[in-house]
Amino acid sequence: MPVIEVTDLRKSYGGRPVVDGVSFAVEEGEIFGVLGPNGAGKTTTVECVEGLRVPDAGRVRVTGLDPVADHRRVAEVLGAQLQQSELQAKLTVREALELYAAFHPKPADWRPLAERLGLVPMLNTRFGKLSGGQKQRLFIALALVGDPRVVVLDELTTGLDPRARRETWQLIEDIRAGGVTVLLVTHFMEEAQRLCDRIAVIDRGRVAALDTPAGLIRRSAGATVISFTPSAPLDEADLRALPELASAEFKDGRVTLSGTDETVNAVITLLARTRVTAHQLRVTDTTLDDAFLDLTEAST
Ligand SMILES: Nc1ncnc2c1ncn2[C@@H]1O[C@H](COP(=O)(O)OP(=O)(O)OP(=O)(O)O)[C@@H](O)[C@H]1O
Repeated sequence: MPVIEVTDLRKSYGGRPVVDGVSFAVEEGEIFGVLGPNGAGKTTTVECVEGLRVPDAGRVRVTGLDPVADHRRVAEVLGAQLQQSELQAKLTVREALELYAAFHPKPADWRPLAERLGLVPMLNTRFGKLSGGQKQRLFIALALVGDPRVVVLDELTTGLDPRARRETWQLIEDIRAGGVTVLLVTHFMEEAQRLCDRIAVIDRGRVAALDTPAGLIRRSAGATVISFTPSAPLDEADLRALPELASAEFKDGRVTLSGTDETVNAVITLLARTRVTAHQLRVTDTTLDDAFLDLTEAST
């Protein structure tokens, strides 16, 4: 049974649909990404999963439970990351951990958690005095203090410097290694590509694509591009006959071909066979960024 199931979820604000038939299922032990442009409906979707918003239509289940009707039981299995504004600046790290542990019937021991997250040196520091990275580590600890089966992390690394962001990625991987399923909302392609097993790309309230990061890249047009200036003219017919060729352009003595790895390998074989040297050879891959732009419409 999937840990999270969302089926045909719909939610409108003031008659405007912001979540318009979203469906996905998150399997146990996955890091599942929800990616999309600003205003796509990502937060509204995960807030329905957390039971913080009531869907207009559709079905949401967390470990088989309804987050609205069974809110209390869902809170026992689901850890949600707080938003910055939800924690008082004067609360110390220790007080926050004790307070949140007390909310749960079977909390994890917060001490090893604090140790794992590097919070021990700042247990007596007030929340308002923590750095961005330290705050995020505390939010992760608070999301885990109820010993959940699944955590929802929404824009966790926004505003962090590259080092703190990488440290946070490592923590997310550690969470999963500890057996907790992760639902991750993010704007960062690199983050999604590095961490997520599968990604739902949400655009204008709908799932535009749902696949592995590599699968999303493969779907995108012109996956791999190879370009070079041949030392001697190549037979255009030979080039056009290359396997899996998506496009070919010949301009100012330069050849630009797009296709797959197979196309690239065949070009290399062709060059070797015809004893032609490729000058200024460049091979570029489509990135998740390109796939994202392909999959989501530019807002007008
Ligand atoms: N309580 C609300 N009342 C009215 N409109 C809302 C409310 N909450 C969100 N919206 C609107 O719904 C749309 C979707 O918002 P949502 O926060 O779900 O998107 P998002 O994909 O998480 O965006 P972002 O990446 O910018 O956080 C936005 O246009 C937002 O302004």
